[in-house]
Amino acid sequence: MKVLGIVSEARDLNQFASFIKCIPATQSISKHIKGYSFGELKEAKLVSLGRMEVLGIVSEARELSQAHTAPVMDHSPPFLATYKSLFDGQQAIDTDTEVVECCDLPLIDLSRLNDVLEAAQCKQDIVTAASEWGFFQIVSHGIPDGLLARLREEQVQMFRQPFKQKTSEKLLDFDDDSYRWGTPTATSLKHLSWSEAYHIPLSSSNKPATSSTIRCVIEELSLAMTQLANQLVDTLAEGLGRDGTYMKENCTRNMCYLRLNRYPPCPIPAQVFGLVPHTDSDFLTILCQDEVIGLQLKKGGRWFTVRPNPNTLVINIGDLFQAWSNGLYKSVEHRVMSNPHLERFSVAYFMCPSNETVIESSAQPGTYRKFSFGEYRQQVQQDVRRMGHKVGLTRLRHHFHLCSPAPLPTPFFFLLQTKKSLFLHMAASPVTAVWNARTSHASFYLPPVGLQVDERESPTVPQPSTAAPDTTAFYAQDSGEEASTTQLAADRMIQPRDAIYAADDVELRQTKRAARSSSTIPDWRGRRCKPGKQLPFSPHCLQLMVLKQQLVRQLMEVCRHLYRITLGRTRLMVWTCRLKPMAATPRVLDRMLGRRSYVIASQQPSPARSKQALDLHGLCSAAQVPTIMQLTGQIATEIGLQGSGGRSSCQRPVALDFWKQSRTPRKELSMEKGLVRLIFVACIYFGLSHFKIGGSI
Ligand SMILES: O=C(O)CCC(=O)C(=O)O
Ligand SMILES: [Fe+2]
Repeated sequence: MKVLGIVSEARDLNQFASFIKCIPATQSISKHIKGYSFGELKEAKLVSLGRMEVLGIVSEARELSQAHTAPVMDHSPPFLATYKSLFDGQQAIDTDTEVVECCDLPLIDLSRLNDVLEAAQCKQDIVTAASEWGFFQIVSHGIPDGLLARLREEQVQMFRQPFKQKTSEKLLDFDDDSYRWGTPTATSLKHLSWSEAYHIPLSSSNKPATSSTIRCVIEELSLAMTQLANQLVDTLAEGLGRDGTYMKENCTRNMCYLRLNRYPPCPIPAQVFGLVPHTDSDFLTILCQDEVIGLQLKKGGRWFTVRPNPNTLVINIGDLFQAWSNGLYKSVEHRVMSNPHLERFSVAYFMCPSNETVIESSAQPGTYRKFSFGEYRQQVQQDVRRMGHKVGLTRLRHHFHLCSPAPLPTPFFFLLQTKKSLFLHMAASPVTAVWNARTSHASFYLPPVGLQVDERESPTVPQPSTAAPDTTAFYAQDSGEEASTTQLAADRMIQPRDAIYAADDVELRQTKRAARSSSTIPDWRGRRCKPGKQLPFSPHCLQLMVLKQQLVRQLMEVCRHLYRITLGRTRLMVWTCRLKPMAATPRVLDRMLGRRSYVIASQQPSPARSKQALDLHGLCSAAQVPTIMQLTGQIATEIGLQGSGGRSSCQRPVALDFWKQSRTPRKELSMEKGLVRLIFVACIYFGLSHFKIGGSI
């Protein structure tokens, strides 16, 4: 039996059965549910149906039963009458051509945090979900089901009051304007939210208690939510190598908000959203939604419908956390679709700081400038008034291309393959990149794949270039989304000619096959040459093929972050010394980099070397050394390396036996190890939150 694919709030078959009983036997429902008579529906109870199907029918049944039994009460806001002018000549919101898939959010069981063996992994899962999705769902969250159910009951009752009463009467002694509906600023249908809400500042929840149930429930819930939010914030801050105290101190319970949402059935769902696409302007949101489908989020440029999971709470990262984490945690755009048949309820708890709280990125220079919450809030309100929508964090981005010309050239990222290895480099030119690879290793090593580069062409030591940057290259979109190769190329975060050419296995195999079957292949100048002949070095050779799309994505993510910090005119060079004669001795580095680049990890801690490395560590702020050491040590342990790093009290340099790995026969270097190295670099980067990084070649 095919049903409409709508999930209702009916929790089980018993509830379903009671709905069915509500429908008078004479009622024909065929005009409501395509092709099914009431008789058939009744039988549906008896046949074994998938739960979704049953719930689908119930949804309809419930509406019918409500329509039939409840006196007509005008509790829904007069959307059609009020926004009438917006409907004339309006197109459907352009979502109907989109294929929106359903997704399950990463599910995290918070009880694992109390298990010694599981806690670290659980924290990591939270950090990963916040970085990759910006959304996740939690179970064992400590908020009693009964409390949530009581709140839902009260919420339904509040919204069931006649519309006039909702607009004219103050809700208990909460703020006057706590009731909202529609979108007062809407100038087009796509700005209109087909929903109503009570927006309740929790500062008012601890006013002299009344005996009202709703006040008691809100009071109780807000305490539990605050506790939960603090727990999550601690974990997320820890993931950034920071401490959650700042956030907890600034986001006290009375700064936070509770929002009770109701999405009434909407007769024109193709033309209007339940809640327009937005990001939340807070640090963190805890959402309790019912079983009616509607919430959607944007991931990788596509919208996904979040499958409701009645036993979980949904957590999403807000703008402030994205800024504070310098873009590591994503404040993801989301929206609620309106539903022609069903009403939907949700409750959101917004973790907000006081207006005076200053939000500063965890990395300096950060992607976003320093701002206060009050300032941000005002800007958002102003944008909504003027443009009908929020601009959000993009306003706070450093747009360096608008600043005075940079004295340094635009940095490039290179995936460079020598005969021996493949490296990710950031350098001023391909020549520099090759030179880096030959002398010391910037960044990290990847398993070699794709084209070969002839190293015979020996580049000279490059001089710092004074050329003005290509300003377009500084353009970076604040999508907060997963980076894709094309997106990055489109954003010009990487110059097209230096973009990494991503190919999946199939494409690579085809290229190789074509090369084998042809007697000649074109070199980078387009001249034919024998396959197997090493191609002369060229910028084209840098467009290497990388086997796994996934690897590329990770790589891009790292590039993106590396790129971001270059926006502040400083460059990050993550060096690991090889200590080969001409390579990374401090003297050579100084000469080469003009003391603008620092060694942050070195090789074995032989006494001489550790002295050297200590000196180099001395270039960063002393306070940062333990953090860096701790981070690199953690990673070292993860990779399974024996290093002396990781002891924060240790005054010795981080000693990752990093190069031992790259000397292992190439075949043994798995993709995973490549990934671990990527993560290694990313971690070093994130760990360097206050580290003044500099240097360019
Ligand atoms: O109702 C929902 O599922 C989402 C609500 C929401 O995004 C909000 O209130 O900011
Ligand atoms: Fe939201």
